[in-house]
Amino acid sequence: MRMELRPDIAAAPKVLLHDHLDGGVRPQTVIELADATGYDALPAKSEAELGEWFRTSADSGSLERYLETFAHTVAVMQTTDGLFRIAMECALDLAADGVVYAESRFAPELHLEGGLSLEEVVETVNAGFRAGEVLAAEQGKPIRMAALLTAMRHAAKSREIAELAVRYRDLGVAGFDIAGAEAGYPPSRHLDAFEYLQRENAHFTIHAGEGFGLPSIWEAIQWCGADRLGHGVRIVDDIDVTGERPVLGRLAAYVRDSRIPLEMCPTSNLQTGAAASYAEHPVTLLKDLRFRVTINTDNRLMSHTTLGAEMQHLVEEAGWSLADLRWATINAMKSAFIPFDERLALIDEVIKPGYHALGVG
Ligand SMILES: O=c1[nH]cnc2c1ncn2[C@H]1C[C@H](O)[C@@H](CO)O1
Ligand SMILES: [Zn+2]
Repeated sequence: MRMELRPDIAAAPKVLLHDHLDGGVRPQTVIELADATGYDALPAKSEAELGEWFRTSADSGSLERYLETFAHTVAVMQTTDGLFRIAMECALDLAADGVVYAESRFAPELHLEGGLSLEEVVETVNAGFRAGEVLAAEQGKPIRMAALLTAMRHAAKSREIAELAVRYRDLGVAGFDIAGAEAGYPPSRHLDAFEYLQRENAHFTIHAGEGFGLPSIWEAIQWCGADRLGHGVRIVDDIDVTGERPVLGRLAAYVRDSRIPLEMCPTSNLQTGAAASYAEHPVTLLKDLRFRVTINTDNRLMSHTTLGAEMQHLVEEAGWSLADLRWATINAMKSAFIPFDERLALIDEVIKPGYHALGVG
């Protein structure tokens, strides 16, 4: 059972910047698509067992082992039927959680085994998002979905995927990302892709400071020019908390001064060992120090979570208030990769009124 949400947290308008499409598939959908496509390597047969298998297998304390579980979702995301359905259900599930704007990321290069082209993968996922938006609006839960294209950091396709993201920039793709195991694969390996994106005035985020520490964050920002940090949680290694007041090192100060958004994913970090508990998760120190913190789900299937649940953990276990959630939500909307005027409209017309109705702001 997913966490029972407080009515105010459930109703709060939410913004999600870091959510993997292949990490948020419904277990029942994995089972049905595996049946339909003849994929016979699923580790469990029932919805409940499979959901539990993902959660416990991802609970390994290591990013590398966490990532192994994706083989079973990616396996059923090789056809247009599978990709369309999963993208549509993603929009519906997020809308049901109160998310009003989401950037959903996926790696097109992982979805070519059934013969689809990179373009077909992107267009199918986008079509699924559009269908999900229509259904969600009909259900009184409007949501705007944007796609981020991810390149895998151990592979050599980043330049090609960056070019794909630029080609689809006005067709539903808002930006670019790199993901995968961090140790041994520094972001500077993909400098070519990032320099290309910068020349094209395109936006990108980089998974950094999750499975590896400060050097990865430093490279992502100072070599690669990342607009945002995927996780970035280990920036706390550059904050000295032993004295009376926290003291920021040069890199932490740069991240805070430059208002670089941190895409924090608390439950995911507990599973991969990047943090010990919700109460001790660095997100609260970083909030108190006014870093540009955002709250995210990362992989709803593997972490058995929702954005509402991530927020509620912080409220119940780390002393966050509803006003803090409003602040993080506005931070997230300000940090989105869609145009400024569209971000502002969502802040002024949806997020602020939504919180106002809850008696906050
Ligand atoms: O938290 C993560 N860190 C690094 N890589 C990740 C994380 N969550 C998912 N991925 C990988 C596995 C997926 O197959 C890929 C594209 O979504 O991104
Ligand atoms: Zn991630």
